[in-house]
Amino acid sequence: MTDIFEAIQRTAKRIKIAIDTKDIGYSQQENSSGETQLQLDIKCDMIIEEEFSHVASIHTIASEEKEHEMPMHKAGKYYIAYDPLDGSSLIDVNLSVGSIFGIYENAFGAKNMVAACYVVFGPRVEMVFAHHKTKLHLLQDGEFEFVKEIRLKEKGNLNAPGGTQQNWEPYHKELVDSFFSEGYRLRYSGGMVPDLHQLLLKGGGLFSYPGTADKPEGKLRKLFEVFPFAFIYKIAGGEATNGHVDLMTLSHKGIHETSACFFGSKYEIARVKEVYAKNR
Ligand SMILES: O=P(O)(O)OC[C@H]1O[C@](O)(COP(=O)(O)O)[C@@H](O)[C@@H]1O
Ligand SMILES: [Mg+2]
Ligand SMILES: [Mg+2]
Repeated sequence: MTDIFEAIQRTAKRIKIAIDTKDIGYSQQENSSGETQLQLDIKCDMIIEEEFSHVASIHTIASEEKEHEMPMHKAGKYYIAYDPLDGSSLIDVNLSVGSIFGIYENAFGAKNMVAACYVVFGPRVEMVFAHHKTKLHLLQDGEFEFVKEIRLKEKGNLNAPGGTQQNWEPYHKELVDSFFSEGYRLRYSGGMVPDLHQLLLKGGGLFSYPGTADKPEGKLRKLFEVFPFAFIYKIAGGEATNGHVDLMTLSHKGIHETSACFFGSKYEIARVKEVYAKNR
C-alpha cells in the first residue's frame, strides 16, 4: 500500500504543476459520462496512468476519462478507480478541484475496497488517505507532511445540497430545508472534493446528491467518486447512504455507473434515512 500512497503523492505534485501551467481549453472528445473533456482532464489522466504503470502491485486501473478498464501488472492485486480531475469545470473560475482514488483488492466493487484517497488542489495542496484511519497530509516545500487524523463529530452545522433543485422530489426539498431551519449553513462550491473536505475538517454536516426526475440515479459515479468518499467518511466516524442503504453495500454495473449519495455525520444521515424510508 505504501507504494500506491507514494505514487499518488507523485501524481499530486505533477497535477499541481499541470493545473498551474497547462492550457485549460476544451478537447474535441467526450468522456463516458457524455461530458466534454478539458485538455487538463486528459493530461491529469495521463499523469496518473504513467505513475501507476511503475507500481507493480497495481493490477488494473479505471478512470473517469477512460471508457474501459486498463490492465497494468498481472501479478498485482490492487484495482484502482480514479477521477483524475474532479470539478474540472471549476478550473476556469479558479475554484478548488481534486483527484479521487478508490483502491480495491482483487476486483472492483465496494466490498473489495481497502483504502481511498483524495487530493484537494486549493490555495494549498492537501491529501486525505483513509486506510485504517483517515489522515490529512499537507504539501509543504515539495513534500507531503502528516498533519492529523480526521474525526467527524456526531452532528455538524453545514449543508451542501447538490443536484438541480427544480427536479428534487418534494420530500428531498423538505429535508434540505429542515436542516436550514435548524441553523445549518449553506456550503456548496460544485466540486465534491472541496465540498466534502470542508465538511470533514469542520466536523460534519450533510452533502447530498440525490436521484432526481432528470437523473434518477444521481450524477456521481460509484467506483471513483461515491465509494471512495463513503469509505473515507465511514473511517472518519461518519456515515454514507443512498437514502435507504449504506453506500458500501451497493453493487455496480460497469465502471461509470452512478448512485444517489449522502455523506455526513451520524445525526444528519439518520435524518436522511428516516425521511427516505417514509417516501419509498
Ligand atoms: O453542478 P452540479 O450538478 O451541482 O454537480 C456538481 C458535482 O459534479 C462534479 O463536478 C462531477 O465531477 P467531474 O467534474 O469529475 O465530472 C462533482 O465534483 C460535483 O459535486
Ligand atoms: Mg468527478
Ligand atoms: Mg473528473
